[in-house]
This record gives sequence, C-alpha cells and structure tokens, in this order.
Amino acid sequence: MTQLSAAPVQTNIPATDLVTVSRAVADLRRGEIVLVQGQVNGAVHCVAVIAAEPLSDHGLSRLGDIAGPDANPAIILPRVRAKSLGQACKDDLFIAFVSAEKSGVTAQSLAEIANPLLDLEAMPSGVPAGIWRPINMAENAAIRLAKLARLLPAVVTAPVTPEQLETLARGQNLLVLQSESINGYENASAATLRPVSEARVPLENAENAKVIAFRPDDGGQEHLAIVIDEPAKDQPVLIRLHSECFTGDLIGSLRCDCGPQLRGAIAEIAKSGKGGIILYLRQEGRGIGLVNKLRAYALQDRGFDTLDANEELGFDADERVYRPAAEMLRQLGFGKVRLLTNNPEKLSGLESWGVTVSERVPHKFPSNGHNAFYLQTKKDRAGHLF
Ligand SMILES: Nc1nc2c(ncn2[C@@H]2O[C@H](COP(=O)(O)OP(=O)(O)OP(=O)(O)O)[C@@H](O)[C@H]2O)c(=O)[nH]1
Ligand SMILES: [Zn+2]
Repeated sequence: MTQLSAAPVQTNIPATDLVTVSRAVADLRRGEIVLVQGQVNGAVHCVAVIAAEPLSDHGLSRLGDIAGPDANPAIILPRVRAKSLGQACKDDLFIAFVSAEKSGVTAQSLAEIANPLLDLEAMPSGVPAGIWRPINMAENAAIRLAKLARLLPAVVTAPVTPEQLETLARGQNLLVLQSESINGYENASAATLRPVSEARVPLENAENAKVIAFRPDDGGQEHLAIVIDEPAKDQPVLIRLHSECFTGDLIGSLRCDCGPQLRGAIAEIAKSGKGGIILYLRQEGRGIGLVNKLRAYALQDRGFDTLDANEELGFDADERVYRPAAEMLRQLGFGKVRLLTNNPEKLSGLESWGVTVSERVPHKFPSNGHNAFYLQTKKDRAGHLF
C-alpha cells in the first residue's frame, strides 16, 4: 500500500458533500468533467477530471482548454497497466503519464492505453513520448470516484489552481469535490441508510419472508434485507451477507457458487426454525460492478485467476465495505449474529462496525466443474475457510 491509498477514511462527511459525490458519479459516467481538490501536508492539489472509459474527443478538448496552452493532460493508470506498457513504477498503485505534446493524443488512443483487455505490449502508435510521475491526492481521489462510478479505474486529469477551480465551477457549472468526501463516501453514505419500503414475499423454501429495502440519503443504491420468520432479538441471529451476483444469482452461472449459496442460505435459515436474515448487498463483482466483473471474467479466460484479474484491471482483489450490512442490522435491532460464510473478511468487517459475530457457520457447496479453480483460488489466496 502506498501512503496515498492508506489515507485515513473520514466518516463524518456533511450530507451535502455525499450528494455531490453521488451527482459526480453520474457526471463521470456521462463523460462530464468534475473538479477534485485534495490536500496533504499543507499542499493543495486541484484537478479537472474526466473518466478514461467514456472519453470523447470533445471531452478531451474541453479538458485541454481547461488545462491551458502550457499544461498537458495526464492519464492516471493502475501500476499493473503501466507495467504492461513497459513502465517500471515500484510500489505505486497508480501512476500518471503526461504526454509531451497535445497533438496526437486522441480520446481513442487514451482509451486504448486505459483498457488492459486490449492486450497492449507497448505504447500504442499515435501517442507521443512523455513522462511518468507519481499521482497526487486529488488524482488518487479521482480514481476512487471512477471506481464508485463502476468504471475502469483510469482517468484523464488537468491541473488547475484553487482560483481556477472556483471560476470553472461557477462559469462552467462543474461539480467540486473534496478528496476526503470521495474517499469516505461509501462508509459515510452507509450511515444514512433508512428503510424505505417493505413487503411480504413468500419464497420457494421460506414462505414466511419479507423484503425490506434500505436507501441512503444521497440517493445511492439500495440494499435489501430478506427477513425469514421472526428471529429473536436477544439471541445471536443466523444471517448471511450476500453480495449481489447477477450472473450467479439470476441466470444460474456456473462460474461461481453464488446461486447455490443464496438459495442454500434461504433454505438453511427456514429449516433452523428460528428465523434469520439475508442481507443482499449491492456489491456486484466484489464491489467492482457487473461490467467490470465481465471484464475480469474475460481476463480469467486468458489465464488470470479471480484475484489477479481484478488487479490487472486496477481494482483491489476485493473492494467491498461492510458498514451497510452493520447499519441495516443495527436498525433491524440485531447486535449479535451467527454468520453463514467461508470468508474471514466478512467476520472482521462486521465486527469492525460493532456487530458481535458469535459463530461462523460454514457455507460450502459442491463445485460444478466450472468453478473448481475459482473456489480453490479463494481458499489458497483469499483465505477462505473451506
Ligand atoms: N470481481 C469478481 N467478482 C466475482 C467473481 N466471481 C464472483 N464474483 C462476485 O463475488 C461476490 C461473491 O460474494 P459472496 O458469495 O457474498 O462472498 P464470498 O467472498 O465468496 O464469501 P462467502 O460466500 O460468504 O464465503 C459476488 O459479488 C460476485 O458477483 C470474479 O471472478 N471476479
Ligand atoms: Zn457469483
């Protein structure tokens, strides 16, 4: 971990700042420019940011106009990507490439640099020579914002002064974000989750079930609690934290074990006769989103394992946070749980937010021939307890 990524995460972020992050996520996904300000040891860095993935020549030229004639935009890439482009970058997680000239840098050439699926061995032709430099606090937060937007973690940035930032925000109606609001967004947003709807939903293996939807104040994604029967609040409650998996939960993908785990948890809770809860967390692809998970699958078909594929794309092996789960449990009135899982990080994640895990209940299902290597990798490299 570099010093930058180890920056302390602030969790008491004003509600208006959370809404700004939520709005900026949508702007970034549309190819819009946002402004990020970061401060470390008294030094202030401000950048105009555009995501590399939906980059257009129009967006790039707007960013160039913002940067002015003397400053060239930089592309911020994951270390692994820079390495495969022939750049040694020690232990920085992300690195900036600044081309020496503006001419020749097109949206397409930058998008190609950013996409590890394009299998580039060397700098694509058409991109002029340039320099590689460490990223600053604002650029680090911009990468985090791209991750929150479930885009590839690669952005194009142009440096601006704090005065320019003010002028641009007013004159061009661009959002201004503080790096600590971006870095702390997920946990701070989880603290504002509130139940917004609830209904009885009889399930195949648990007829007495209800689904409660929780929404954060900033308008971010809803998480769901599936409550089966009437679990007692003064006893440890049997629960599962289930991260969303469109492919496994919904269409029966054999690449993972999510479908059997979800249905198995419902059946096991119902069978216990004491009730329990499944928290269905909107953390598809271990928090990288469905589109990026499909990219990770494509890399796995080229020989990467499930953890390396994430890292090749510029993500951590696991990007999930557990405060949403802890917050929903708290609001439902449960402080002690028996957790259906093989993943030790779920235990420590919940406990770090004040939930007592009195027991881990193993949750293993037979492999199906397609997911054996995936399950073995989780055991060998992610410490899963099979
Ligand atoms: N990035 C990525 N995500 C994956 C892959 N395979 C499955 N997933 C996601 O991994 C998550 C699996 O979630 P869980 O089953 O809740 O968690 P787990 O870490 O396996 O832990 P337990 O099942 O509780 O033991 C889901 O969000 C899936 O979409 C993969 O190859 N890459
Ligand atoms: Zn799955």
